[in-house]
Amino acid sequence: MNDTVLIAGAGHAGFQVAVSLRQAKYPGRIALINDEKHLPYQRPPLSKAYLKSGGDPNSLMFRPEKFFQDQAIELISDRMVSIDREGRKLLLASGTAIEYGHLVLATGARNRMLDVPNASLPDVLYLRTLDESEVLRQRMPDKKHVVVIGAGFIGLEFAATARAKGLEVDVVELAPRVMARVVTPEISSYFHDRHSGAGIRMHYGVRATEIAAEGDRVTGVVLSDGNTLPCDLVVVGVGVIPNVEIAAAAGLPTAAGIIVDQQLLTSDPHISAIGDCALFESVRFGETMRVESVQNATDQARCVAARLTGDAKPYDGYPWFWSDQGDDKLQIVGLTAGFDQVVIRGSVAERSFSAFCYKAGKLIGIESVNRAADHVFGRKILPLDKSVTPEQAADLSFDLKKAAA
Ligand SMILES: Cc1cc2nc3c(=O)[nH]c(=O)nc-3n(C[C@H](O)[C@H](O)[C@H](O)COP(=O)(O)OP(=O)(O)OC[C@H]3O[C@@H](n4cnc5c(N)ncnc54)[C@H](O)[C@@H]3O)c2cc1C
Repeated sequence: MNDTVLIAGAGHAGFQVAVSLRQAKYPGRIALINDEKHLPYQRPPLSKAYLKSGGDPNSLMFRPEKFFQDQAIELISDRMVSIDREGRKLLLASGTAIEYGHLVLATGARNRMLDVPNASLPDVLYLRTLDESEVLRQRMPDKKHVVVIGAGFIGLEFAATARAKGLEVDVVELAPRVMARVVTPEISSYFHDRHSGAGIRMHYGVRATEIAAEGDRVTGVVLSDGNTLPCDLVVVGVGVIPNVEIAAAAGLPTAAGIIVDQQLLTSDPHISAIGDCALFESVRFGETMRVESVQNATDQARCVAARLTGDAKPYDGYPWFWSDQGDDKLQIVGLTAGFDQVVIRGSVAERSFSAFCYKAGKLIGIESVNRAADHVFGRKILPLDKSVTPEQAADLSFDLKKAAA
């Protein structure tokens, strides 16, 4: 039997599955196919500390090269181009074919591109990879005015950094509020105020219809309401598209992700899919979902590594996420979509509060701003299906620590 585990994609998910396999004493060959020209690295700092302060790109790497050698994790600098499922082989761009016993697809997602006239000009930029973050860091000092398209996590993190660096910043968002898909109106309203207070101009309910330009030079963003926002740089953060095409071409079922079961297996028992590219059946929430977060990528990696080393269990990781915007830290635990009641604990004015989200009287998630203790509380009790009442949540004299013990 071939004991090679091939991992396609060396992001958070791919790296973790390799490490967890070795931690569980997996004896066979482990190879990570890495199509980026860097050692495997962390993405969150790309729109946060690294973008702001720079520094050594090596500080982003999960581990130095020696670690991979010591752990006998082969790093193959190449790109998967197709899967021969019958022959259990992966074909790489270099023309090499590698046989596998098990294949883990950890191909992540790519930027959704802006589809308007002039969107391919050199100063229309994106922020997903280390190379893209580098380009932005290098360009920002020469720029005066940036228009950010999309008020999601990445757009807002970038906007806050650009403003702190002295650029004029406009943010354009189709929805009526920031981070509308993922946070409650209370949190959107706080971040709207914070970003506006820092001098960022927020524009809601409008879309970019064209990049205005003179030759190759960006001069503005034309909006659906007829206005043009002048700028010399455009940063696009309008979401991502999961990388499913190679899986689909190999006949694996895909939809808004590579379809996997509760144990993260595709329809082929020799192929798993994890992280941003996987559309999984959640045992915990009883629905099919795709989650874009470090927690999801790494916990799914651990789940697959456990299965491959004899400890098969359904994936039941509990979702949590964070975002640093200016001086504010937002931390989210649980899935807060579908809430019907929001209770605020703490003080919005003092910039330390949490939105406890309830659905039919049950606590389903907590969104915390500069209030790590509430987040930690949520990470303890929510996975255990425990709750506190809305009255207890609102009452600062109610001891959450004790309630979690
Ligand atoms: C700027 C930024 C900030 C973020 N901040 C946060 C945060 O604060 N908190 C949080 O929880 N999450 C954050 N995220 C999301 C988080 O980084 C992702 O959810 C996570 O990286 C997903 O890991 P992954 O391994 O599934 O995918 P990825 O990290 O996207 O890795 C996939 C890898 O596979 C490679 N690949 C694709 N196709 C192939 C192929 N055919 N052959 C070989 N390799 C291939 C890709 O190039 C990539 O290197 C952020 C993301 C970005 C971009």
